Amino acid sequence: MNLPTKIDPKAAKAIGPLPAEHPPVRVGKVGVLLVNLGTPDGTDYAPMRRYLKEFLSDPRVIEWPKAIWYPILYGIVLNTRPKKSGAAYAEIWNQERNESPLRTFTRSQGEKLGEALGEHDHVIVDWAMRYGQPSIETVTKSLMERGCDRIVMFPLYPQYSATTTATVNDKFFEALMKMRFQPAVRTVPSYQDEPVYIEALARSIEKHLESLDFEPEVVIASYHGIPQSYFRRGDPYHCHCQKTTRLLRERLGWDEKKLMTCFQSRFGPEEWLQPYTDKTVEKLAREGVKSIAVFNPGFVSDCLETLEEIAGEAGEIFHEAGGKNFTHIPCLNDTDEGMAVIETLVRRELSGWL
Ligand SMILES: C=CC1=C(C)c2cc3[nH]c(cc4nc(cc5[nH]c(cc1n2)c(C)c5CCC(=O)O)C(CCC(=O)O)=C4C)c(C)c3C=C
Ligand SMILES: [Fe+2]
Ligand SMILES: [Fe+2]
Repeated sequence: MNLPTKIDPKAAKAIGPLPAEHPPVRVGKVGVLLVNLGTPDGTDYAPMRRYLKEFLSDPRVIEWPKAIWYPILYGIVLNTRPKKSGAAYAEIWNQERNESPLRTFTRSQGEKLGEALGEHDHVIVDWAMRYGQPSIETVTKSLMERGCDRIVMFPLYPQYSATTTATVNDKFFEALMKMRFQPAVRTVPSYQDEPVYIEALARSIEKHLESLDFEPEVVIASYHGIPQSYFRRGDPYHCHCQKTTRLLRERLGWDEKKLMTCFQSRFGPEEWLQPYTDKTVEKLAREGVKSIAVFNPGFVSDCLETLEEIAGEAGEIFHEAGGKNFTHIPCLNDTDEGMAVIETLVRRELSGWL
């Protein structure tokens, strides 16, 4: 028999003896692949440029015709933005591991999910990034080399957008397109209204607010924006964000004045989904609101956009405009609440494969 040592014994039995010259048969395991957006390998010009080039060349992210976009991308954006974004990443970099917080949290989520599913020794959990390393293709191949002939792929975005969920799916299927022997696959759908997710967010908000010595008059659910034109062309992201906030309001017993929906992280000259978080924070302070809290339900892990743009910049804007108390509520990250969401959805998608 020429079977790899780690093959599932049940699968080995089903296959039966193979001739010595037979190529290795690696089957019997189930892979779970967590995928987040991605992140640069370092904050210097070269890694930043490499990351931004891959990200901003994605036609799912920038829908402008290449003939218009590429001269701007190569002529302006990739000359100026690496330095600016690198400085922002440097402020939040995990120095101990020399990596971004997004990578640290994604790795930890993968490890904790692996432990949670530990009773199933035929399940292998791994993680990858849409842009940068480790790539979806590398990790998918590695799962297959480890015997996975079935893979559940989980794009780590609660609300669906073509700019995030769809491009992760594209990249995953692009990797499969190159394979002779493809695994059976399932992709985890968006979960903007899943009770386990709403409950996890509500508890993390409640816990955080209990730890404060002030009570926010307004709480902002700040989601990453997308251009309005994408919404008009049918991207359901805006509706998904609104639904998450509405369900949270119902769960927390808050009205629309207490819990607002805003959109952050604009890029380029187009109009993006509104109201904008930075403008809202400033307006609230100018109107006399003294205490606010901001959280980021659309981000599975804290990252540049939550730590630097919200915890840092938005806080400064609020204080400069006359606000007194500003607090950023961390993302679910690898907390028990956050892992309960990931584990519940993965177990559901694994049904029949466990
Ligand atoms: C047109 C550009 C962009 C769209 C559309 C977009 C959508 C989008 N992004 C996220 C989540 C994240 N984005 C992050 C960083 C980031 N986003 C853009 C541009 C668009 N995003 C850029 C250029 C960058 C890089 C940083 C910068 O130069 O400003 C991150 C953080 C990654 C990290 O390493 O920390 C996340 C997460 C969502 C959810 C989304 C649409 C729904
Ligand atoms: Fe983004
Ligand atoms: Fe809508």
